Amino acid sequence: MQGILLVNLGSPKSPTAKDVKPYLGEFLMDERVIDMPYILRYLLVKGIILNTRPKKSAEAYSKIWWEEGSPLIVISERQQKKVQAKVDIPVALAMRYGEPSIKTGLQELKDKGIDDVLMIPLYPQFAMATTETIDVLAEEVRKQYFPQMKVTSFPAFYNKKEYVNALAHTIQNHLEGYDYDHIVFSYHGVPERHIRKSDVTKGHCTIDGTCCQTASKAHDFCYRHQCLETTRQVVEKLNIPADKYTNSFQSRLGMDKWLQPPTDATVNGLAERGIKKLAVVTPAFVADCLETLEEIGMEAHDEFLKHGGQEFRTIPCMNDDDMWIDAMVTWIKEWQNR
Ligand SMILES: C=CC1=C(C)c2cc3[nH]c(cc4nc(cc5[nH]c(cc1n2)c(C)c5CCC(=O)O)C(CCC(=O)O)=C4C)c(C)c3C=C
Ligand SMILES: [Fe+2]
Ligand SMILES: [Fe+2]
Repeated sequence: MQGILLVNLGSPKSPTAKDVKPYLGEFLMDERVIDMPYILRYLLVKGIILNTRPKKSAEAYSKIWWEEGSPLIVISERQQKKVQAKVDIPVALAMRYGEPSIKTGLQELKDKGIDDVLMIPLYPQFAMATTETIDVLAEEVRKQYFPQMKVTSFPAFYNKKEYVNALAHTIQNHLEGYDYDHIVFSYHGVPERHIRKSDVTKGHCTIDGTCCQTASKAHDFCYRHQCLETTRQVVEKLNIPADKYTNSFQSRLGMDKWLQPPTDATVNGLAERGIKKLAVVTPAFVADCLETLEEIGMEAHDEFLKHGGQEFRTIPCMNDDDMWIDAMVTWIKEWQNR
């Protein structure tokens, strides 16, 4: 019998340092997030980051927390319920870090008699820290606890027409009546090293500006290519001219070189260049979360105004918009009828 598992990143249980600490510990000890040898990662995460970051992160989380809980979790639950209402097989929800875990989600499906699962990692663009880490953990959990189950992972959907159409529709909706000067496509960043590690050709991804526009097998697993391609398809659909948009990468952590250009410098630079009305969209997230509501909606917003900008509009994620729900429903029905 068939069933669906939607998987997103996860959130702490509450916006307190006490609950943020174990969540960040699990997240940052993932070798596909901080890709250092175990001992070094342990010393960095447990010895340094977890001593200072939980308090700072908890303060940020408390600014965006909803009465019902973490926006990321609450929105993911809404997505799950809406998808469930439109398909005739069970749909469960899981998180890569924290609760409900992938094991809990698969158990919920098993209890309903499911042995054939389509797992949809809720990340449009492939990265070690997105689709890959979910695939690897789900396979470990399946092997250990549910060896009779078949779990098929839905690949990154950065260029699938249903995602691009739903994203373009959300952008258009939220730009209505806003005579913006410029729009920034801000993707979550990753260290450049992650792109090289995922390069199956072992050489294509030089990250020198043009590799991502030159056709290559590497692009099936190149986060940078997939981000740029999502933007290319959306701006083509919405007829946004080349001088009216910029790609950037947010949320840098640590000393490594991350994908360029950074969102904060990009937004501030646009204000300094005389852009007055800015819009920012965050296509790497399908649900609003700390990174969209606080880092963009509050921090980047304030900085834009401080640097001379006049109006800043954060375009919400697709969240539980019907077109996005229908995109997932289409993929599920295609899989059911394969
Ligand atoms: C080395 C660190 C990190 C990598 C690599 C990374 C990749 C990555 N993350 C997301 C999506 C989300 N990240 C979120 C929060 C968050 N991310 C990091 C670090 C890395 N992410 C940290 C430390 C945090 C926690 C908050 C903080 O302390 O700043 C979130 C928000 C979760 C929420 O509860 O709202 C999301 C979503 C992607 C897509 C990605 C790679 C492409
Ligand atoms: Fe992150
Ligand atoms: Fe590339």
